Amino acid sequence: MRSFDPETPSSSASSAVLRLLRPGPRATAALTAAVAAATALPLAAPQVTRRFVDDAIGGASIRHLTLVALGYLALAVAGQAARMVTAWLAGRLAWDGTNRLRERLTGHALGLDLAFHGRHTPGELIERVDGDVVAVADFVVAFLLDVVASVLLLAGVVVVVFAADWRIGGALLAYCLLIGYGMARAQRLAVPSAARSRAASATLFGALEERFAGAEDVRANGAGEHTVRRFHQVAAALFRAENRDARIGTALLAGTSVAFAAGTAIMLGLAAWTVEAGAITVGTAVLIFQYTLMVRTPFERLIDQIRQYQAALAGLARIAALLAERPALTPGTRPLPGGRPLGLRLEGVAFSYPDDDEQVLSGIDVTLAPGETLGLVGRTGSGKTTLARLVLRLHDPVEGVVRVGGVDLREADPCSLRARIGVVTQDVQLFAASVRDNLTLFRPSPGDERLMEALHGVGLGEWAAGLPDGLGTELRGLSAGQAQLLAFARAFLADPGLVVLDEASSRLDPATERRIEDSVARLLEGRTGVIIAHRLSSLSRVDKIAVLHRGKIVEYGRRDELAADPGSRFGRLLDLAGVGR
Ligand SMILES: Nc1ncnc2c1ncn2[C@@H]1O[C@H](COP(=O)(O)OP(=O)(O)OP(=O)(O)O)[C@@H](O)[C@H]1O
Repeated sequence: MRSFDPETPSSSASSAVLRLLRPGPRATAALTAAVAAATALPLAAPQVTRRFVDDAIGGASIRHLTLVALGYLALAVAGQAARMVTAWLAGRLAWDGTNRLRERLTGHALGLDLAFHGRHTPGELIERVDGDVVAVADFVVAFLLDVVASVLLLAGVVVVVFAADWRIGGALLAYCLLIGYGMARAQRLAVPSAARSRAASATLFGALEERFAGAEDVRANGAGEHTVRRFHQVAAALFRAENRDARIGTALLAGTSVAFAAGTAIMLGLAAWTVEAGAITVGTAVLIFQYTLMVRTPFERLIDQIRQYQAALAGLARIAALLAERPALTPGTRPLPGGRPLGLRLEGVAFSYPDDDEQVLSGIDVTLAPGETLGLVGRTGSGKTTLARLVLRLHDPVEGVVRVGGVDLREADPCSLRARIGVVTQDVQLFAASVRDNLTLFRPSPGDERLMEALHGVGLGEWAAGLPDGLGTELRGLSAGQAQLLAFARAFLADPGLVVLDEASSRLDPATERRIEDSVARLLEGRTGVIIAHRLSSLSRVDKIAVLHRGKIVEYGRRDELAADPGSRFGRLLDLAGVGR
């Protein structure tokens, strides 16, 4: 599996991602006002305290002091309210932006072809669409809330203290620079240890996902003990990494607290000395003390953001790399003819999978008139599924042409292609959703009457009638046979002109097998069909047979003629399987 290369995307690709997160002008104006209020109001509060202290020392009346105290309270409440509004606005904007980005990424990833999905696991794509998007969106919000607000607050504090006393202002500025430098250096220690802990956690989850996915095989092969031992090893590595990270975190916190306490003590000492010298009032000394205390939180937030920034930057690069992926198949614009069976022609088709030089198919020539059916036979790995994929245009041939209804699939409009070519695969994909959604694949139409008709048509009518909530019942626990019948019902509803059918190779009970055979017969009525048959008995109704061997058609002709020919491979296969010619 190839992972997204964060080096690949240009800075313009990254800024395109950020543009998706950018709020509209009204939201930006509201957020700017809220951030400004959330910064200015806490800055104003110590000014009121100074007034209170100085007026109290000067012998002001209780009424006056009460009014000043109430003013302080009002400022504090307004400051909290502004902070809440800022957090709420930023949270909303983050959700809007995250949803836009997720939608775009999901649509983009679904639009990429099978070659891309072969290179990237679903887990990796989920991590892009969820983990990375959240990391980036969180950082953008935190940047607005923490970085912008903290820098504004720090600058405001230094300016106000400068205005109160330039010497103490100068000392505060020097102290802030020193603390900033020290904390940034300390982060160099913390960031790699946090990264190691995240990597250990990813390994644990990766191992768990793999083992759970293979639980059946693990149990059947008695590999449980080994799996649990491996789990212990990975969990122990995570414990060690997290322990180390926690130790570094605690030490940093303790160091920071001591540094801030020392700074506050120095500021207090300076203020006391300046009061003694008569340069400032006691109220101003209290003001300086309060401002010194206010410096700590913005610093801590800023430092925290340095960590988030690195994760966000990596996430941003990976998202941009995913968005920069282009589908290898360029969509055409010609619609396939509608309303009747579609002829199929493969002319000199050859194919090899991307990143693999081996030719999986070569020299394939097949012609099906509208309404004819072709049975594809061949050993496992002979190229049957690959041929079916070319007919569905999940890949383009490297040589030759695939024509459906006379249209080269490279030129075909993808919507018309999906509507006119139906497929029933072996591995029917069922969703944890209602029976209705599983039939319509989440489209609003057709209505329930047609859905029930389709279910009856494939022999699932009785089953559907017994569902507790009818078609709204959540689908669960279908047998392989039932799942395949449901896929037939889907195909009937789509009413395609060409059907590609990959017959289930799993053993089915005779009753289900009969129903499937009936459904196949009905589905192929008046339609062109390509059947990958795993049971030769299912080929009794096809018009033509192609026997594939190592990617080449080694026998091709009308079924009756091949069955009647004593020397044909197909005839021999029928004899071997004990199926009458
Ligand atoms: N996604 C893929 N990437 C690379 N090689 C592939 C891929 N899918 C199939 N192949 C290779 O292509 C060859 C033909 O495989 P294909 O699945 O088409 O055979 P098949 O006849 O359908 O087999 P089966 O009956 O087991 O389904 C095999 O060698 C297989 O390993």
